[in-house]
Amino acid sequence: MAPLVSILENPLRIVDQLLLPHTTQYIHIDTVDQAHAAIKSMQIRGAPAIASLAALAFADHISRGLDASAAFIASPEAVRAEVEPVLAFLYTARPTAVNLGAATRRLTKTLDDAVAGGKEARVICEELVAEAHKVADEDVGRNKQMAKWGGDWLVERHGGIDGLNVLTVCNTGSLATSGYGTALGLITYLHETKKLGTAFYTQTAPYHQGSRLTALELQTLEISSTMICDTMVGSLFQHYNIHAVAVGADRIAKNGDTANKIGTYNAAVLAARHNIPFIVVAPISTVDLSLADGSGIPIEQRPPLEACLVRGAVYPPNEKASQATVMITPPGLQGIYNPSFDVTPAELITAIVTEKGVATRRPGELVFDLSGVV
Ligand SMILES: CSC[C@@H](O)[C@@H](O)C(=O)COP(=O)(O)O
Repeated sequence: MAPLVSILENPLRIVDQLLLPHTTQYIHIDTVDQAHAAIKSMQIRGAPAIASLAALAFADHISRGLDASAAFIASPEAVRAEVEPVLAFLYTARPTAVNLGAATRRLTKTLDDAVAGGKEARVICEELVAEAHKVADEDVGRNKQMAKWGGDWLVERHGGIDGLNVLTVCNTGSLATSGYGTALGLITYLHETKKLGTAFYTQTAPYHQGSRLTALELQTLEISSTMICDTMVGSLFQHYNIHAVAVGADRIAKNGDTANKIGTYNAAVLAARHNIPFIVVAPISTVDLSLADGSGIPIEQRPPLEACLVRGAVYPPNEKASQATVMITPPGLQGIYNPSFDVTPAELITAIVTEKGVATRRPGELVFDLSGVV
C-alpha cells in the first residue's frame, strides 16, 4: 500500500490526525489562521510536518496576495509589514519544535536579503513563495538520506547481521514529516534492505501517536511490528533482544541534549541500563545552537484534559456511533501533569543522525559538539 500522506497541495489540505486511524479525512487549509489552529490542536503534528504546513500556508497567503495585486505588493516596506507578523504568528503555534522557528527565520532571511538587494515588491514575494515551497519539498530527500546514514551505521555496529529489532517512540513517519519519516524512516530503510526484524513502538500516551499513527503507518507499509504500552519498555529490554532505540527530536541543544515526545527519556535511561544504542534521527533544522544545553528548551504543557481522555472507534463496532472520546478519569480531577516533551541528556544518546551523517560523542566525553554539524 502507498505510504500515508500528511499534506497535499493545490489546494492545500492535511489529513486530520485527530481522526486517524479510523477515519481518513482531509481538511482544507485556506488561511494562515487555519494552519495555526491545525498545528495547535494537533490535527497535524511532528516537528518537520508542522514546519512544512506553516511554510506552505504562508506561501499560499503570499501567492493569493500576488494574484489579487493586494495592497502589500505596493512596496518592499509593505511586503515586510505584511510578512513579519504572519511569520511571527505561525511561530507561536507550538513552542518546542524548533523546525517551525527555523522555517520562519529562513523566510525572514529571504525577505531581508531580497529587500537589501533592492528587489521590487513583486519579486520579493515570488522569492518568498519559492523559498517556502523549498522548506516543505526538501524534507523527503533529507529523510531518506538520514535513514540510510543511520540504518547503515546500525547494521555495521551490529556486524552486518539481519533481524535487527528496533524500538521507537511516538510517530516520526510520513505523517510527522513531508514523507518517509525520520526515526520511522530509519526503520523503513532497514525493512527495505531486509535488515529489520521487528519494529517495536510504544503507545505513547496520552495522545497515542504510537498506537494510532505509528501502528497505522507500519501496517500500511506491511512492516513487521509489535506495539507495547509505555510502561513495558523495561520488560521488553529484559525479555527481547533489542538492537537499538531510534527516536525523532523536536529540538536538540548544542551539546546534544534532545527534547522529544514525553517518554523518550524513560526509554533512554532503560536503554543505557541494558547497553542498547540510543539513536536520535532529526534534520539539521532541529538543532538549536543558541542553546548550550537542554535546560533552555521550552517544554510545551498540553491542556490537562488531554491526559484524561482517550479518542477512538467504538468497540465493538457500532454503526450509530463510529468514533468516540471517552474520559478515563473521575470528572473534575485536579492536579494533572501533562508535559508534551521531555529532555534526554546527551550522555544517554549514542548517536545523532542528521542529513550530514552520524555524529557520535568523543570517547570519554558525555556531550556532543554539534556546532560543526550545522
Ligand atoms: C519526525 S517527528 C519528530 C518529533 O516531532 C516527534 O518525535 C515528536 O515528538 C512529535 O510530537 P507531537 O507532539 O506529536 O508533535
